[in-house]
Amino acid sequence: MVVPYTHEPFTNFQDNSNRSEYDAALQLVKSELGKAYPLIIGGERVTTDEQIVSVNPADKSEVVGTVSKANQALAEQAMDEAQEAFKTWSAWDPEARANVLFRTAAIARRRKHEFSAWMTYEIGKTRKEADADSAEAIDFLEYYARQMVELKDGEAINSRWFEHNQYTYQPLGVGLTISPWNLPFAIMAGTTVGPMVAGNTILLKPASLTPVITYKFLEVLEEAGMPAGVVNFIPGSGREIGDYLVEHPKTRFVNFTGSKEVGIGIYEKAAKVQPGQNFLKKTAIEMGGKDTIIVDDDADLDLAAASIVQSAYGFSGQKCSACSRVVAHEDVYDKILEKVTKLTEDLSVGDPVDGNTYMGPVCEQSAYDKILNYIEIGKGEARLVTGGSGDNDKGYFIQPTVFADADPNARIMQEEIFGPVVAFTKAKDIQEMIDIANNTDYGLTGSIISNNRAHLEKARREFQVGNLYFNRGCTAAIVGYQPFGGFKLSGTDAKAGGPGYILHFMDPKTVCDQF
Ligand SMILES: NC(=O)c1ccc[n+]([C@@H]2O[C@H](COP(=O)([O-])OP(=O)(O)OC[C@H]3O[C@@H](n4cnc5c(N)ncnc54)[C@H](O)[C@@H]3O)[C@@H](O)[C@H]2O)c1
Ligand SMILES: N[C@@H](CCC=O)C(=O)O
Repeated sequence: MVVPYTHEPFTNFQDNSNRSEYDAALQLVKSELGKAYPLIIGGERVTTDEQIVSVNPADKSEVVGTVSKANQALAEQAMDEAQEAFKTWSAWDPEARANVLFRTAAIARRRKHEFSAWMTYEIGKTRKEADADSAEAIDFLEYYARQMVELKDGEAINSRWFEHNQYTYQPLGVGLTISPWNLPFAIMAGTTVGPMVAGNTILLKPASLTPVITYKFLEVLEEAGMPAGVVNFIPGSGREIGDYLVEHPKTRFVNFTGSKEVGIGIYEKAAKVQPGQNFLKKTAIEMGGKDTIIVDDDADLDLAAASIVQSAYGFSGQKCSACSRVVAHEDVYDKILEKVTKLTEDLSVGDPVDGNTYMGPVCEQSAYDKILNYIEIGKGEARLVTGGSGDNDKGYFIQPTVFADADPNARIMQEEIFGPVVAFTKAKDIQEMIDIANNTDYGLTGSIISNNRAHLEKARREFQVGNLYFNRGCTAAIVGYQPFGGFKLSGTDAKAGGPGYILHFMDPKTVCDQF
C-alpha cells in the first residue's frame, strides 16, 4: 500500500548540522571533479573520442567532468536498444514499474545533498536553489509513480447488460526527452521518468552544460532496478542528434523543455510524417516565459518587494518562471521601486560554494554576453536604477539589475533575457495592469499582489498565464501542488507535476467485449 504523496521538504540551512552535511557533500563532489563519463546505450558504457567538457560557471578553470558525445550512428544504436527494451518494459506490471521510481526516489533522498552539490559545481546553484531542484526531482519520481498506480486499470466507463466495455491506457513506444540545463536534475528526471513509468522507453538527450548530473541520475535508476535500454543516456549536439531523433520515423513522442526558438522548430519537425512512419508523433513542448508581477494600489509592499526580488534573482533569474517585469499601480510605483532597489542592492553575488552567497553566476559565456547585451539595450529603453554590470574574470557574474519606466513594448519588456534583470512600468488601474501583463507572446507564470478580492478574481479570469499566483512570487511551483506549464508561446501546457501528465505519453484504448 503506497502512502499518500506529500512533497519533499526543503532543507533548513539555518540549522548548523544541515550546513555541515552540505559542506561534506561539496567536499565529496569536489574530490570527484574532472572524471570522464561514457554514454549509456542498452545498459552498455560507450566511450567516444569526441567529448563534452562540463565546466564550473563560477570558476571557468575548473572542469566538472568530461562526457562522451553521441553522434547519429550512436543515436541510431540507442534507438534500436530502446525499441528492443520496449518489448519487455511495456509488459511489466505498472506497479513494478512504479517500484523502480519509488526506489530511485529513496536512493536520491538519501544522497540528496550530494546531488545538490553536483549542481552547485556544474551549473552554479546556491545551496537553497540546488536543494529545491533535488527536492523537485524526488517529487516527480514519487508523484508519477503514484499516478501510474492510479491509472493502471484505466478509467470507469459505462457498459450495457450484453457487453463489457473497458477503457485502459497503453504506452506509445520509444520517446525522446530533451532537457534544459536550468533545472538539470528536476526537469531532466521528471521529463524522463513520467513517460518511462507509463511503459515507454527513452532516449535522453540532456543539455550540454549539465551532462554529469544526468549521468549520476542514470546510475541511480540502474541501481534501483531499471532494466537495460529503458533509459539511454545520449548527450550530444541538439542540431546533430536532436534534430535526427526528432525526425526519426520510429520516435513516437518528443518531450522537450527549453527555449521558444528550439521548441517551435521541434514542434514543426515532429509534425511531419516521415517515410515509413505510420503514426502521428505526440509532443510536449514546454518553452520560455516573460513573467509579470502586478503590484496593486493596496498591496502589502514589503510582501511585494520580497516576492519580486526572490522571483527575479533566484538562480540569477535563469528560470522560465522568473519575474522579469513588474507592473505597479501609479500610486505605489515609486515606493515599490525603492523597496525592490534597496533589497536588490543588499544581495550578495559570488561563488555558490559559499553558503552565504545569494546569487551565483550565470551559466556560460554566451549567456553572460546575451544578458549584458540586453542590459545595454535596456539603458536605451528605460532608466537603469541599480546593477547593470558584470565580471567574467573567474566566472560569469552579473549584478542584479533593475530598470524603471520601461515602455510595455520595449524589448526588455518583451523578450526573454534569462538573467538577473527586472524592468518596471506603471499603470493607472487594474485593467491596464492586466492588459500590460498579457501583452507578450508568452503566457507562463504571473503574480498579483493585492488585498482587493475583486481585483484578484478579475486576474483569475483575465491574466493569461498557465500558473497564476496571488500574494506570492511567480516561481517555485511544487509537484502535485502547482502543476506547471504555460499558455501561448510558452508551450503545450503539459502541466508537469499535474494529475494528467503521464497521459500525454499513453494511448487510451477502448475494448468492447459483447456477450
Ligand atoms: N516551460 C518550462 O517548463 C521551462 C522549464 C525550464 C526552462 N525553460 C526554458 O528553457 C530555456 C533555457 O534552457 P536551454 O538554454 O537549455 O534551452 P535550449 O532550447 O537552448 O536547449 C534545450 C535543449 O534542447 C536541445 N536542443 C538545442 N537545439 C536543438 C535542436 N535543433 N533539436 C533538438 N534539440 C535541441 C539542447 O541541447 C537542450 O538539451 C529558457 O527559454 C527557459 O525559459 C522552460
Ligand atoms: N517550475 C519552476 C520553473 C521551471 C523553469 O525554469 C518554477 O515554478 O519556478
